[in-house]
Amino acid sequence: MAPLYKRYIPAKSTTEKPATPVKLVQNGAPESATTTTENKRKRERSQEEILERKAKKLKKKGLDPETVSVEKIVEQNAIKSQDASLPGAQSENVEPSQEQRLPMKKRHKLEKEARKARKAAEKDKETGKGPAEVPQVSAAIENEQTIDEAPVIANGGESAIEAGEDVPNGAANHENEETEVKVKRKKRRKDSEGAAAQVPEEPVITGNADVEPAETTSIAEQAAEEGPKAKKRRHKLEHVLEGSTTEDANAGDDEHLRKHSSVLGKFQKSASRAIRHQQEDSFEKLAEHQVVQDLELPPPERTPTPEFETEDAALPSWLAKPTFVTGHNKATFRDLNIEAATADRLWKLGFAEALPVQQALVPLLLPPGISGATYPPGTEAVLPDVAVSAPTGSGKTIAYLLPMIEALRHQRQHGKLSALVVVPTRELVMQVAAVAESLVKGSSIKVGMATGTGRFKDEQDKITTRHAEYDPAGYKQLADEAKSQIHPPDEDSDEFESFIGQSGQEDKKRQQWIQETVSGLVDHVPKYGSAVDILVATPGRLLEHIDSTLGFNLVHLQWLVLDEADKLLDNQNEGFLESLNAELTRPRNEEEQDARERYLRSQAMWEDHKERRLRKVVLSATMTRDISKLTSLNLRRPKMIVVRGGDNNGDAQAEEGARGESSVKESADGFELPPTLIEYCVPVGDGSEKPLVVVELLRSKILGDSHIDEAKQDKPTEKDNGVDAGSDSDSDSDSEDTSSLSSDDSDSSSSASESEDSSDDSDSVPQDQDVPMLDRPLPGESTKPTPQSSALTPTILIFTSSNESATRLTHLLQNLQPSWRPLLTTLLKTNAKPRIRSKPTEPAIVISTDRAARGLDAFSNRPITHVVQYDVPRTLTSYVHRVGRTARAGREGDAWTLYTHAEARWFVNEVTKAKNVSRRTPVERVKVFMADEGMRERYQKVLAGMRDEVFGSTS
Ligand SMILES: Nc1ncnc2c1ncn2[C@@H]1O[C@H](COP(=O)(O)OP(=O)(O)OP(=O)(O)O)[C@@H](O)[C@H]1O
Repeated sequence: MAPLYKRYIPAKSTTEKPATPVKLVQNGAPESATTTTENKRKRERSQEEILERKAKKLKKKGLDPETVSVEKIVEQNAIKSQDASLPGAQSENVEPSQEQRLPMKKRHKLEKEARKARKAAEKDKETGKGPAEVPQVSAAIENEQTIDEAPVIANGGESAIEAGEDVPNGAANHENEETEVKVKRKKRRKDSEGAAAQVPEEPVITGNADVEPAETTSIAEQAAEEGPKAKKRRHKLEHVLEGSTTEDANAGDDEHLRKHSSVLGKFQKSASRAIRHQQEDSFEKLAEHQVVQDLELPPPERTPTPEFETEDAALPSWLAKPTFVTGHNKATFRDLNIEAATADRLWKLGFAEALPVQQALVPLLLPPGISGATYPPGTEAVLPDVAVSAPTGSGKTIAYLLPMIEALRHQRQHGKLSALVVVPTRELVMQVAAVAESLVKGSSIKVGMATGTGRFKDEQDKITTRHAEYDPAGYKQLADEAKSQIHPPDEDSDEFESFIGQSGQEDKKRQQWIQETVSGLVDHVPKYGSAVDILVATPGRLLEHIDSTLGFNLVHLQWLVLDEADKLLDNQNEGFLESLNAELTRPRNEEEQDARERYLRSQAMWEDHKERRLRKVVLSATMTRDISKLTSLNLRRPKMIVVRGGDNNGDAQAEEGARGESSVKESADGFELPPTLIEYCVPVGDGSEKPLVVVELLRSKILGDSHIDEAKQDKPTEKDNGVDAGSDSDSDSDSEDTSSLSSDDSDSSSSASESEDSSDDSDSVPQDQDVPMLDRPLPGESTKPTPQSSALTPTILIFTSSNESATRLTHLLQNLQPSWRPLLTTLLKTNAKPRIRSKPTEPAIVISTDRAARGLDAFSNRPITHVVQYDVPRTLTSYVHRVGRTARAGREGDAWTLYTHAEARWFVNEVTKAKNVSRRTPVERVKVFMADEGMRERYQKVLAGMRDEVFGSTS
């Protein structure tokens, strides 16, 4: 039996969907094949035809098609109002009724009542007592509805079962409704064109069997407003509903409910079973598909591994795209347009030509307004900080010192530290300070050093000044502070709290100042200043001065240079940058402000970021592009300059080019070795006879027999055999170094500045003075520095891996080759400074650790001609710096590396064949044998002596 009311389930799209033929449900009878065929046929009919047919049908039934349409619109609107998301929910002709806005709860209630009414009607029909209207309504429905083949969906099925009906689809019902509305619209259009239509006597509830009760109510009320016929029809319907409801309530329809719930349960079970089967099927299909793929299909084409994205992508543009500078163009300092006097000074020092790094950096760093500067006056605020990567021995020191000194020559801040150069080792401090002193000659600029070798107090006195100023008020304040520290205020007093607060954050320097004030002249306050304009320091000693040297501060700094920056930024110097930055950026206290600053501050016109312009320059031969490290430097508008040798186009480069590999010159990550460097490597087996190999190497390949004064060769003695193993050059050099250090240090910061006119001072420096000096020809002697020829007296630097290894090798060489004793120098951490022991005409052999690997240019004015790596370096970077101690500034130089079997693989892969190293010639492998059996015997004796020394004599 067909239900009276069914619920609409709106289709997804109601507006754009073409009119779909409506499914006719024949009183719950299953859809037949004939119906389906008829359906199809109906779908093929044009809308006009359908409309006409429907109008005719209605007329036959005596119904008014217009009324029917209006009712349908009302129904449709009621449905649409349920789903706000559906477009076109507004009715065209009919205002939404109250019922359309009924809350859901009420709708459900009504729906329930309708269901009951329907059941009662069914019951009545079975018993033959059914009201006459029901079949009439059903007939009307039958006449109006068409059949749809829409597939069954769970919702529709469910609602059909709930309603006790075998209705295939709720969604289809909605489509029926939609079609009806469309038919109605078209019909109305047709009517308005003048087509006459007879009004049927009875309104007909159209739509399918899924009409909701709520909508039914709405229809009834709406119909009452529409006209008497519709009203009549509604009354009948309401009567049916009321009657059914009452009867239903009386009947107590428990059995039906039980029956329906069991049907629903079955349906749910079968639905879930169907879903499960569907899933299993799809899994099986998927598995089958995979198996088939595995078995039958050829393996999928290998997707090419994406190109490894270089870190450039993550770098800021200044690092990713550095400025490359090549050494193709020769230029003199005069060509750089720097002041003539400066060019002359450089020429006198032997530097006529500006090296590539100097050509690039000097104009860039010269302050605006000075001749030769890249930036014009007024651009002070936008001057860039600079990071430089340039090969070893390329002249970086002068490249940064010259512009700095030129700037100070033009504008010097008296009594303030203007420039700070930080380098990793004390040897380098001395070397850089020596170059700076040679450049400041003729000016009052003062250069100081902070190395940590001498007494701290002495160093403090050298780099700061102190004088007492009459200042009773200041004196009283400081004296009061001192008093409160000695006699703290009463716990109950107001001052006690502030006293406690202050004592928690005691400023070491202030305490010292208070002490010096109260121990000095009454009503006088000590004032401090900087004794130097340029300070060259190691990071450790610098921090000590920041912490505890009165008058030492960095708040007036205009230049900050970090030479060997990658070394300074590595983990060993952790905390250095933080402390440095903190001091650089801290606000100046009143004592540190000058009159101008105080005035501008009082007028609120002081702009710290403009007034305190500090230029930072960071350099290295192996400059890091580690952005995290560079970020900590707080560089402003930074520029990266990468200097590559112009004529470094040797075989290795050509080979590299032929292989299609990118040249190191185009990469900021690669390293470049000096073009005049020749590299050799020497295999030493398992390393047990390494000392013998090094002796043979020095004798046959480097020194040659001619350098050894046979007459001086000591006969082996008991001591030489190891009995006096402790008396090595280390202890000797220690004592000598200490004496030479004090005299040198005292001179270092003042000599140049004191003798402003003595431009020839450099020539009077004795050859054996142990301050590292630049090679300087006499003025006028040559227009450019004489390159170090291979015929020069050999100065050999031997690298070992540790102090222990250096000491041991020194001892072995002294005993294996006693004639070399005067030539040997051991450079250890404990040594104050490198001082070679041999005479200028004699070869020099310096045995050192990696502390000599960075920056060292010469020993006692003697350029290093040979580097021997007795122990292999730990890293490629270390290799680059070690071998870079020779072949500097266009001089020739040889580097020899000894390696054992165990080290061979690393050395060959990471050093000799390293792709990121640019070298003029490939590394040459040389075999060195110790043929002298007598030497081997001696070696065994020396070793035995050393063993006895350690473990006690066994004989
Ligand atoms: N314009 C120049 N003409 C000739 N020689 C120069 C010139 N400038 C510097 N030199 C010399 O070049 C040598 C190397 O200079 P410097 O020590 O500055 O090299 P560097 O680039 O700092 O090397 P490293 O990276 O190893 O520290 C020094 O002996 C120096 O005297």
